[in-house]
Amino acid sequence: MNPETRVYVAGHRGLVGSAIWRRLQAEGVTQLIGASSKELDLRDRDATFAFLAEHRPDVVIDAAARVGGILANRDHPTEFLSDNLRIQVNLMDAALEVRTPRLLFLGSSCIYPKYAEQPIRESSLLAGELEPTNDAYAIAKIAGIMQVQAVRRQYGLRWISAMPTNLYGPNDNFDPTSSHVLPALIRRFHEAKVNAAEEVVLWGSGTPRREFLHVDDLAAACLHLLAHYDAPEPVNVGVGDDVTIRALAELVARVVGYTGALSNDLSKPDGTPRKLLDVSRLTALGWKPSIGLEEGVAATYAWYQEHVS
Ligand SMILES: NC(=O)C1=CN([C@@H]2O[C@H](COP(=O)(O)OP(=O)(O)OC[C@H]3O[C@@H](n4cnc5c(N)ncnc54)[C@H](OP(=O)(O)O)[C@@H]3O)[C@@H](O)[C@H]2O)C=CC1
Ligand SMILES: C[C@H]1O[C@H](OP(=O)(O)OP(=O)(O)OC[C@H]2O[C@@H](n3cnc4c(=O)[nH]c(N)nc43)[C@H](O)[C@@H]2O)[C@@H](O)[C@@H](O)C1=O
Repeated sequence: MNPETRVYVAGHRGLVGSAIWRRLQAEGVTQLIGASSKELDLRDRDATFAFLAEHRPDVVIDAAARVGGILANRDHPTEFLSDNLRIQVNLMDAALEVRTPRLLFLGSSCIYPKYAEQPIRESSLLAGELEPTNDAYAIAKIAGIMQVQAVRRQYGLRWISAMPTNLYGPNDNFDPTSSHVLPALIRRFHEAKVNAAEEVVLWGSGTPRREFLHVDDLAAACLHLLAHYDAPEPVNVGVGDDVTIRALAELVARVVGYTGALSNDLSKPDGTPRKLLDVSRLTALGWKPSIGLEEGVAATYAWYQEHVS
């Protein structure tokens, strides 16, 4: 990207937005634009229009959203639907108003049907029923993909969408109830080690399979797409490989140094049985991830120890 390109990273303090911000800085982009949700609540339509009119970015990256793990999604569908629709509609309407030439919308692998054929191709979108624990969030994200496609068709702007798999890394949410599985397990195993607990409890059966991508790899993929991709279809972003939640837990325990027992809380939901993305579209564009799961978990645990625990 040209160093003078004006890039607005919406959600630049979050897991994804902060990684994209670091990557843009590392690539020498100097005209970075960001605002916290306190400074600019993207649910506020007038404020969002005023912000875009003032800053007139060349590129908008939408990493702002209400985000959470399986329980947060299951228990707060109203907010996951309403907040995410408002955030993305206001942001994209305001970007359209100032004719932002390039925009990247971030969705999620949960947009695909619960029982989609594995690995999941982009063409599986809307081919079956959604997973009920995150259907409200998924519908908001599907609407975002459609808005990108509508703007491309009607106004000819070069907007695109990316669908990342489950992510982890620095600046993740490590809250025990609202977080995703990987940060939740880092925290739970760390606390169990410190307190010499005999057992750590996993939510659900441990049999669901998930794919995990380090957020620094995601950031690199996003900038690669902005440089090399210009079509209406979303692009999956993943590693092309998955693990069971039980195997993930064993890996995290090993990295953290916890040697006690593991048990399962079957009252908690499993969610989608498997969610492995087909990444051939991204691979064909010349990008692949570089951070292995064990290496990424070790780096994230080091970050957790320094910044959170
Ligand atoms: N985490 C994951 O595993 C995955 C994430 N994604 C997608 O990546 C994107 C970013 O997610 P992630 O970084 O994990 O989430 P985070 O919760 O870490 O960050 C979300 C960001 O959005 C901002 N935000 C939330 N609400 C508002 C609002 N009303 N107005 C302005 N800003 C707001 C927050 O700002 P502030 O900090 O200032 O409050 C925060 O910086 C989302 O679209 C998500 O769907 C996709 C797949 C997997
Ligand atoms: C990114 C993605 O994230 C969510 O979907 P999910 O993939 O189901 O995410 P999750 O990380 O919360 O759980 C993965 C699996 O792990 C199990 N699990 C075990 N123990 C813990 C645990 O302690 N915490 C959590 N959260 N899960 C646990 C859990 O029971 C499940 O089987 C949606 O928000 C969706 O909208 C979305 O986009």
